[in-house]
Amino acid sequence: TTVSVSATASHAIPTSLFGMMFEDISVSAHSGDGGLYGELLQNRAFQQVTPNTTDALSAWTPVGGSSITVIADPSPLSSALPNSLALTIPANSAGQFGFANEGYWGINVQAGTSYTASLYYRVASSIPSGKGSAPPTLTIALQSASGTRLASHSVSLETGGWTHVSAVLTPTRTPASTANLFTVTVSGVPKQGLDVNFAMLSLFPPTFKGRANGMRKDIAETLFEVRPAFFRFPGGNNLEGQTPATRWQWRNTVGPLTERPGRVGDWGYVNTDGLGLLEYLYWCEDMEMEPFMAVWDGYSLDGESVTGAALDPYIAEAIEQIQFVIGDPETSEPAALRASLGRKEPFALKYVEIGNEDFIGNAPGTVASRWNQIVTNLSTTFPQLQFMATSDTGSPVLTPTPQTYDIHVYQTPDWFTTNSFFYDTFARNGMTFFEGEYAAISSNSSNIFGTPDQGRFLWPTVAGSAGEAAFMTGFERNADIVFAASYAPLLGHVNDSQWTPNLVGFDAGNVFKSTSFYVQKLFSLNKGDEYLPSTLPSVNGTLHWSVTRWTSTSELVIKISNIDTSPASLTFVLPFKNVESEGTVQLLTGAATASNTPEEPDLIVPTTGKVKTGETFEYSAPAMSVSVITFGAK
Ligand SMILES: O=S(=O)(O)O[C@H]1C[C@H](O)[C@@H](O)[C@@H]1CO
Repeated sequence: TTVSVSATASHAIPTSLFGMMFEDISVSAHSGDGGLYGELLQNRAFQQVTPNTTDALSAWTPVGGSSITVIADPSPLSSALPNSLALTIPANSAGQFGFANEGYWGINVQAGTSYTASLYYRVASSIPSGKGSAPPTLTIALQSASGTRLASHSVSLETGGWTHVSAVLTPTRTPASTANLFTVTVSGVPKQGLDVNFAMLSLFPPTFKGRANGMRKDIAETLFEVRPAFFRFPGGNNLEGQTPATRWQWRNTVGPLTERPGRVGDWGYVNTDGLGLLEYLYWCEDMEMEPFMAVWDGYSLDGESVTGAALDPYIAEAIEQIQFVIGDPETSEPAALRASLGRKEPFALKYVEIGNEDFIGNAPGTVASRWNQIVTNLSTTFPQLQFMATSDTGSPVLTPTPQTYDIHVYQTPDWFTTNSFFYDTFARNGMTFFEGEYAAISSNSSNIFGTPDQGRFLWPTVAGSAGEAAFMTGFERNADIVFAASYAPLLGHVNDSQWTPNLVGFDAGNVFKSTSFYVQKLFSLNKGDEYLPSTLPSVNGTLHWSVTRWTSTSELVIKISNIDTSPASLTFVLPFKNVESEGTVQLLTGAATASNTPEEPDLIVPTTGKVKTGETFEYSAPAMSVSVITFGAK
């Protein structure tokens, strides 16, 4: 295959081209709670659970002969957190009593690392006072699987109302595994027994950039490696609610954690909402990403639409959500709330997404009227913002005409290769596109969303990642209208993700980089800033490429995806006189069905080598591979 490259760029490669989509997804141990969000305790505040049920106690177990129950506290810590864990110690008990939390499939404890433990307690029975009767002792500790105490902090119990305890625990040794426990125990119990209630318990490790209530460092640092340009949040399905009443509501996700009620998310589990709107916005700044923020648009997953006058309060809510992000504290209450939480200056915001997948079910029947009502209102209030539609492109017709559509696709590896020209035929009429969710998720074209034994991938595969790379060369060739793209979903806990594959897997102590993670990283770090047209790949071929250039350094970047089972020879013919004779090639290659897994996390990793380049040079793309060749050419 001979590839002639033009000297004249056809269009810029927008800096926003490669980013990340996020929502709290993957039941049991979630991509947010138990994943990216730093909190190490599961079910830390008994939010949205039914008191006096075993479910309400999930992740909590009694220690010693104690009995523990989640109750609707008669004098709750806050109206947002009505439940507490009641520890009942019977009369004439001796020894230690209490309870433990197992984290999310474990708690990662490292020697020398400082963990911030905190809780609220309320003594619900009398404690004899006077001489000779020392108050009981409350001990917060980290404990290894074998029962060794790794670090602890003790205080004397005080009677009265809710008392806050906070302590820094710094273990001196690293336990053998992550099967550790966070324990709360009471000793020195008076003869007549003792009842103590607990609420809003928390254990935080150091966070990314040291951000309070921030993100787990190892996951965050892994994502930072990609240098994503944007971050889409809070969903995805998890924005929509199963009903309008259970939609994601920004106000419930900001302010003190004791004021956040949490919410039953759209993936079947409770979201603490400790990762809330302000945390998302600080996260975007810490990661140098621009926020792509979604507002609820009147459609929930049960198929219910809210239209007409009934939609107005939700439009008002969306306006306040946006004001919280960019408003002036002097003139807007939500912005004043932001300032009161420590952030006076507005955040940068350009894109607001209207709903999610407004093409599902009967959304198409009402999306035109909802879009018109919402966007007419929002664009009047915020003329500087760009609104992204999530219905099918052009169907139904929306007014005002959307500036941008968010297109999603989950398909087979082959689909991505044969559809690399997906955007080439789109009209150039000023409309731009955000490929907000895409991933090769199954080998079964007749049942993409099936189970693993029906062809669904548990992990990204080399064939899937190379297919995605072919599709991504199409983003670059069409970057005059495709300004942003993100793989989805981003994160999944390896112990149990009901949605697979995910770009990055993790468990309590590890982060796993998939082959698709490496493709996202290769493209994101080697974008170039302008596209050089070249001989077009054959539409249904197995070989796809793109040529971009960094104008500042006159360095060319050639990305090649070869999904053939044999190597493909390409001859590049360049219109430049001063071409370096040697370039660098970053190569990701392996067996088509190979994946990085927890058992073999580094089975397929990119290698960096040298390649002969020149005005004309030949490169042999290995079978089933993604290559990124960079070299100077003036
Ligand atoms: O069940 S799906 O609609 O396929 O869910 C998909 C599409 C939705 O936007 C996102 O939340 C989810 C996985 O990334």
